[in-house]
Amino acid sequence: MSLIDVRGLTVKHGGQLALAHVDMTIDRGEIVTIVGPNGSGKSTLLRAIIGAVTPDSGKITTAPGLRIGYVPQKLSIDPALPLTVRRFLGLPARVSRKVADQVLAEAGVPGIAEQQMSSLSGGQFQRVLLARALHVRPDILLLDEATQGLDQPGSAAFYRQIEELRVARGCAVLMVSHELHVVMSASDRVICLNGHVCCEGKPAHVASAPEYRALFGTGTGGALALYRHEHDHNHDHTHTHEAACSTTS
Ligand SMILES: Nc1ncnc2c1ncn2[C@@H]1O[C@H](COP(=O)(O)OP(=O)(O)OP(=O)(O)O)[C@@H](O)[C@H]1O
Repeated sequence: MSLIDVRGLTVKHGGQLALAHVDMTIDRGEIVTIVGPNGSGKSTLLRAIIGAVTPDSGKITTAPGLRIGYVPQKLSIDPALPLTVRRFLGLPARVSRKVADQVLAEAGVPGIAEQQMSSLSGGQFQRVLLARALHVRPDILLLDEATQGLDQPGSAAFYRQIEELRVARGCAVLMVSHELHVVMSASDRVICLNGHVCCEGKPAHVASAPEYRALFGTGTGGALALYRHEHDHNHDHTHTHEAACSTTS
């Protein structure tokens, strides 16, 4: 049985369609990456999976007793609020000193438990969020652009940590990433989303798909194409993102 099985997921925000008829699965131990332009519904999909967004239609089935560790895109903490890393890890449910120290070490930031959250670098902060996701002993980690704001070496180091954790813990990983080198090197599968699933499969398969090439282009200019998401295929449903797909075709 898949860890997560999403069938026909449709989500509207205030009447606006964010996701239309999305199907996807994730199996034990897999690393699956979701790519897509801004506003294409990536966060909405992750939030629907954790139950923070209610589907308008469709179904999300999870394996019995599935434990999800969620690392959000961003989290704002008032810098004036005195809050140590250890206390933050204990919100909302208390965590033992031993477990807190262990998950911080696993997330690559040992020994920072007594530091103030406001004193952390961007990379340390994201690793504390990762540590917080780890203490539920997740079967799957959901990472929503977890390296946003980190420099290239910082984000490469973060993803190496994820890879190590996947091996050490045997957990699956579902992540949203704009970093193409990560997507193509570290993923078992890639899902290209633009309100609907444009294409999906193993990185090599997706890389040769017309939808992917339209999205990423070829060579180093490809990353820019992410924001000019073109398509040479048709869809049989109307969707607000459709215009963005076809205007530059
Ligand atoms: N709480 C909300 N209320 C109203 N509209 C929302 C809400 N959350 C998301 N949306 C809208 O739904 C669409 C999809 O947003 P979502 O954040 O899922 O996209 P995304 O692919 O994660 O974008 P980004 O890459 O910019 O993070 C966007 O048009 C967004 O404005």
